[in-house]
Amino acid sequence: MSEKLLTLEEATERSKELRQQLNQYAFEYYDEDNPTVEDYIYDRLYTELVQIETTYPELITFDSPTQRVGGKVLKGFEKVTHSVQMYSLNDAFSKEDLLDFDERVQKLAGKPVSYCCELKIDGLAISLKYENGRFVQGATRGDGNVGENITENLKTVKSIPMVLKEPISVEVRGECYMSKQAFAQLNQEREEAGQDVFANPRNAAAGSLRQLDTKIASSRQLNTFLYTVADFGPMKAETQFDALNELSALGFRSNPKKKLCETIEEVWAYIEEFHEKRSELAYEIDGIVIKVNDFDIQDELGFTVKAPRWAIAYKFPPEEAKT
Ligand SMILES: NC(=O)c1cc2c(N)ncc(C(N)=O)c2s1
Repeated sequence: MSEKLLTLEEATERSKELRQQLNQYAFEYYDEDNPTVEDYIYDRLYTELVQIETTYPELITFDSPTQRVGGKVLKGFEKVTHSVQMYSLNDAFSKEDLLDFDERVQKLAGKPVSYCCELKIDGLAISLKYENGRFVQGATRGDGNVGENITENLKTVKSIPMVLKEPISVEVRGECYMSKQAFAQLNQEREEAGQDVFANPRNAAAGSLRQLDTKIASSRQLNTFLYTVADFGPMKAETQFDALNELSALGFRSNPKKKLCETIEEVWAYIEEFHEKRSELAYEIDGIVIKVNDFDIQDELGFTVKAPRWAIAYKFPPEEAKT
């Protein structure tokens, strides 16, 4: 639309069109890693929306893409008590540990079980709460029971939806991480500016989410993979594998390299596959998470004080430092 000043009615209509189009383009770019328009087209539409919102601030909405660039400087982070504990995982370091886990699970379940295997992302665990489809709170894991409220910083993470594809109330957990490319670029910029560099992408992601200036967090190219549903609301999934697909359908970014394994041998093959492929991934992983796929069996097996009996994290040895 031309530069002419729009009436409020025209501006209302046009800003709605622009928001829908820009949010769809952003979803394709940040969530699906599959942009369908050139950056300059996105930028031109974005600029038009900024002009309309500058003329008519009352048209700025919760899910406008202009609200994701940060700008608030917080005084601190409030504490958040998680409605459902963010558990930790028992670790496995060898095939023998894995076979022991499988034996325990099958004994407790009283039958062979299938496993959902997922890459263990080396980032910062986060919890995202939505009410009627709108993002209302984001928090760090903290000690598993009490974390920090980092909602404002998470609003600047482009792959986190501000509005879900369904107007439902859920709480989901996942990992916020920085890609290897974003990490290298950030450290190069910091080195050139005479600043300390981050030791690894995980520290860089954690440091970025702990920024009190949300504009800094917004500049750090953070990304997410969501993998756990804490409060299902009306979600129907009865298995972990289905829950991951439902998370994607709601608009979350979910890691595509998951695998449903019918035997522990299949699990071991998946572990060996990604131990080899680890260096080719765009992000760092520190292992594989193996979960009993069926939620009813997960409920039967329950938790120890610290961790679920129905999951284990197979940890890779640290990657050799690049010389
Ligand atoms: N501590 C935990 O429970 C988990 C930690 C992680 C992680 N860092 N990455 C991926 C998953 C996953 N796909 O389940 C989990 S689960």
